[in-house]
Amino acid sequence: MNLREKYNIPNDSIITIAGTVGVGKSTMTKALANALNFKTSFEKVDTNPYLEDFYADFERWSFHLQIYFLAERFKEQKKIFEYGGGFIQDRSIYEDTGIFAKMHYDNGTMSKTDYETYKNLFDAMVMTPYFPHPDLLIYLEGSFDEVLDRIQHRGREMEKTTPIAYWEEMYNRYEDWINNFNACPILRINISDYDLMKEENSVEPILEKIGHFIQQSRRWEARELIK
Ligand SMILES: Nc1ncnc2c1ncn2[C@@H]1O[C@H](COP(=O)(O)OP(=O)(O)O)[C@@H](O)[C@H]1O
Ligand SMILES: Nc1ncnc2c1ncn2[C@H]1C[C@H](O)[C@@H](COP(=O)(O)O)O1
Repeated sequence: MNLREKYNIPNDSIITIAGTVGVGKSTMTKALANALNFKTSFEKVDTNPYLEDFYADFERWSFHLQIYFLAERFKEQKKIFEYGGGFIQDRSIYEDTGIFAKMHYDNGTMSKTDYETYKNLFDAMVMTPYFPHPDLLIYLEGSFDEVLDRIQHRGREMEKTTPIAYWEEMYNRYEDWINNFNACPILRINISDYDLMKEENSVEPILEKIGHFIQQSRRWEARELIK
C-alpha cells in the first residue's frame, strides 16, 4: 500500500501551500508531491520577467507584477483542473490579492486605480462558482526570526537587500489574513513540528492530518449536496 492509500488521500485532491516568503512552501510542495506521487505547480521566480525590477522599484512595477502572477496562476489552475487534480500547489492565488496587492496599495506603492483594476479582474476570474477551489490549504507558520533566517540563508539577492520592515509587515499581515480566510478548508502547520531537511519521514504525520481533513470536508460537501 502506498502512502496516499495508507492515509486515505483521494488521488484527485488539490492541495495548496500558503505562507509568507521563505517559510518553506516550495520545500513542503516537493516533499508532499514526492510522498503522494502527485504533480507540482510552482510559482515562477527565476523566469519571472518583473520580479527583480519590482524589488528595485515597487511603485513602478507592482501592477505589472500582479497581472503577471495572476495570469500565471490562473493558467496553472486551468492545468490542474484539466488533469483532474492530484496536485500540490506552491502558494495559493488568494495570497496575491489578500497579501501582496493589498499591502502595496495600503503603502502607496500601487495606485488606487491600478488596485481597483486588478481587484476587479481578480474577482471576475477567481471569486466565482466556476473557479475550482482547493480541497485544502496548508498554512505554514513559524516565528518571524526563523522566517528571516530562511530568507537570508536561501540567498536570493533581491530579497536579502529588501528592508526587514517589509518582511515584518508581510508576516503580520499573513496572521490577520489566515484568521479571516474562508475560501476553502485550512490545515495550520508549525514549521518547528517537522524537519523535512533532516528526516524524510517527518512528512507522515502531515499526510495523516491531510487525509483526515480531506475526508471530513468531502463528507461535509456530500451532506450539503443532498440537503
Ligand atoms: N523544514 C525545513 N528546515 C530547515 N530549512 C528549511 C525547511 N524548509 C525549507 N527550508 C529552507 O528555507 C528556505 C526557504 O524555503 P522555501 O521552501 O524556498 O520557502 P518558500 O517557498 O516558502 O519561500 C530554503 O533555503 C530552504 O532550504
Ligand atoms: N503576488 C505577489 N506580489 C509580489 N511579490 C510576490 C507575489 N507572489 C510572490 N511574490 C514574490 C515573493 C518572493 O520574492 C517570490 C517567491 O515567493 P516565495 O514565497 O519565496 O515562493 O515572489
